[in-house]
Amino acid sequence: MPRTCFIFNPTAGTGRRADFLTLLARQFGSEASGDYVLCPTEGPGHATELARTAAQAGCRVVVAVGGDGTVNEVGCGLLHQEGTAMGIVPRGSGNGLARHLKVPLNLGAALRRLRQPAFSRMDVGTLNGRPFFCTAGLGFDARVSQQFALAGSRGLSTYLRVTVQEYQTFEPVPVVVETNGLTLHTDCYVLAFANASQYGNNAYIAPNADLQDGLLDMCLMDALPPWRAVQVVLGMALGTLPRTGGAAYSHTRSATVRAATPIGCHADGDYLGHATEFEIGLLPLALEVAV
Ligand SMILES: Nc1ncnc2c1ncn2[C@@H]1O[C@H](COP(=O)(O)OP(=O)(O)OP(=O)(O)O)[C@@H](O)[C@H]1O
Repeated sequence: MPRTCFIFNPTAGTGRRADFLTLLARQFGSEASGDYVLCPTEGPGHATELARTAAQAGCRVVVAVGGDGTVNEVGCGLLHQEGTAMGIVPRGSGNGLARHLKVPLNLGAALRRLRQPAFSRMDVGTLNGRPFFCTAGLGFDARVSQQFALAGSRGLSTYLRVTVQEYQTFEPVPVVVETNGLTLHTDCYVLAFANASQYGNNAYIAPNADLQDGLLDMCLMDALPPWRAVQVVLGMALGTLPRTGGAAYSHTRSATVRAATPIGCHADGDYLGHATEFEIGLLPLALEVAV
């Protein structure tokens, strides 16, 4: 098995497929050299299977070529596979984890870095047992993920259009949150659990989040009237949200959330469905990364 395996989601992001393949050949030569193997994904979930197979075959670095959805699938396949690290070539729409890890957004530069990467470990969050690497959440951000997946096109402009559209009708849901020995009765407009600092596109939901602190940054917005929505959007763009007063923060290793009515949830921007009970947890330093 070659040292490096590229798992390539051809549908991620808005870029052209040819760009990545040309740059890969420029940086790593031809696949026939045996230095790497290229595995295109054939549909949702396939990247997890490909990553696990590559790790079990002894591959040192498995690279997710795509956005946070591809990173999530590759990361899931690499959990509990000692000796294999995850690399990222950011080719998605938001690229939240890649941006947090300061992976170059230029594909050629990201590939060049992977020739001699630095290795480290990062925490992994779980939502009802499903791993997440960047952020997970309940409420409005999950609604946006759900509608974005149905929008028929990707990219920042589609994301912004869907966000504004869903803002017109979204209603918060009463929830009970148990964490850090406390019970909180509140409304949930957004309840985000951030392992990394941003959703993607430099939208910082938790600018102080640290991938190695053994904690998730929990961010609660109980309501989002228009004046506060402006405050939150600006705070996320500038990385100042914790100081604006638009959201309440705490750190947690685990939390239980019970909702009065079914509420949507997402992991790394992929809508997972609606439920009334949620268990949030953390696997400290469970994944090795190569960046
Ligand atoms: N061959 C394929 N055909 C259709 N969908 C695929 C294929 N391979 C992977 N997928 C799905 O594509 C989805 C979107 O991929 P990804 O999240 O990487 O890109 P993105 O949404 O453009 O980027 P970001 O999450 O950073 O905004 C993933 O959830 C994955 O399951």
